[in-house]
Amino acid sequence: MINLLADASMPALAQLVRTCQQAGMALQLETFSGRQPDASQLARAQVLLIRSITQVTKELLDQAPHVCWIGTATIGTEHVDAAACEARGIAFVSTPGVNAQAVGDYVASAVAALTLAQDAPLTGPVAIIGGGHTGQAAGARLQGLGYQVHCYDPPLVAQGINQRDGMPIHANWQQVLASAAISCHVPLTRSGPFATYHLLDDASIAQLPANCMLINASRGPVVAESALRAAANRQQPLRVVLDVWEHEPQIATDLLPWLSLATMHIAGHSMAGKVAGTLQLLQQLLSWLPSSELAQASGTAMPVQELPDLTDLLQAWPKSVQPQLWQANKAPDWRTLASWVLAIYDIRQDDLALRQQPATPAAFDQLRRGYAHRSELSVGQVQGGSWLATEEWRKRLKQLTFQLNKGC
Ligand SMILES: O=C(O)[C@H](O)[C@H](O)COP(=O)(O)O
Repeated sequence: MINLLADASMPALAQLVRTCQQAGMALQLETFSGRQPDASQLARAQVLLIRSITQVTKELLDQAPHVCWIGTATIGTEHVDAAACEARGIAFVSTPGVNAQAVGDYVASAVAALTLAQDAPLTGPVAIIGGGHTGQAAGARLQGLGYQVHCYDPPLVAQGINQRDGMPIHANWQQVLASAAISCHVPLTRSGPFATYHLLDDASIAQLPANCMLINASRGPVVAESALRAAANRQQPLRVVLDVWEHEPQIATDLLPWLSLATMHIAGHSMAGKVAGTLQLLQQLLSWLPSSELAQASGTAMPVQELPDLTDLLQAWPKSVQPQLWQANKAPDWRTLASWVLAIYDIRQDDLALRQQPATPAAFDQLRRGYAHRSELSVGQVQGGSWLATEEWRKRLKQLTFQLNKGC
């Protein structure tokens, strides 16, 4: 029997494990709530399935002598001491890109909400910091909303990559700081030539143009909270959106009144993204098992293909895929597009939920645990006149991930 120890809030995990059991695999699932599993659970575990809130340190590994495979259902991996895993022969996997669409939607919703609030679209180009999965998803949606987007990514430039999906890639930091909006999509790294810790520091933030929109849905320490505090104190006119915080689960309470939008690290929490994370982890586990020492204990190996696919799994959450249909006889202006985005995912509701809670670590975790995972923008369908047949609009709606309704 293989003992799986998993974070209790991974949607679809129980169904997926049941499918494996029904196919004859000797798997046993135990779950833990909260940030860290307890010592007795760790002592029994052979496989550990986690999210970003569980810190896998040497100390945790010391308590888990039988663990030989760890999977995190997240894009970020800085919560796992990968070197310590490697030193102990523990396989470690993550789920790159799995919630990128949700993060792209979050950024689109932030821009939609703040431009509508000022009744003015962005008046200059947008900088995406980091051209990976989430950066591309955010960049595409902003292009769909009609903005010019460029991407700062020195590691990609060093590899000779200067363009991705119509986004120029560059290594010019001053170009970032001159942008009308900036959205961060980098992993948190503290050393090396491209370290991202405090990438946005006091010196950079002080240079941002008036009314600049700064969005951080990557990792809290990429933007120095002390620099934001200094900007708030000098009443620098910025529109800052934070989904992630430097000292999670504690948020910067003193900054809340100054922040334009503040949420509880849920940018990636669409239902499709969360379920895809669980599915991808199970797929990776099943691919690894046959070559492992644990295989003996697993009984009949189950082909990965026998797992249900994402669409089947999502049927279990019908509320997450309610389509939205818009009819437009003429091409939508920026206000209409912004309202379509907000009709599917309205970031302002998450902002309100955070502000209504006491700003304690427990409340932050509770909000994340109880989050009603949302639909993605791809449930939006557009029906309209001849404008929809133009190449430009087909491209823009595709960038926003809206579907063209067959009736058009
Ligand atoms: O790294 C990621 O994938 C995201 O930050 C992820 O959305 C965090 O989600 P959680 O750990 O709460 O499941």
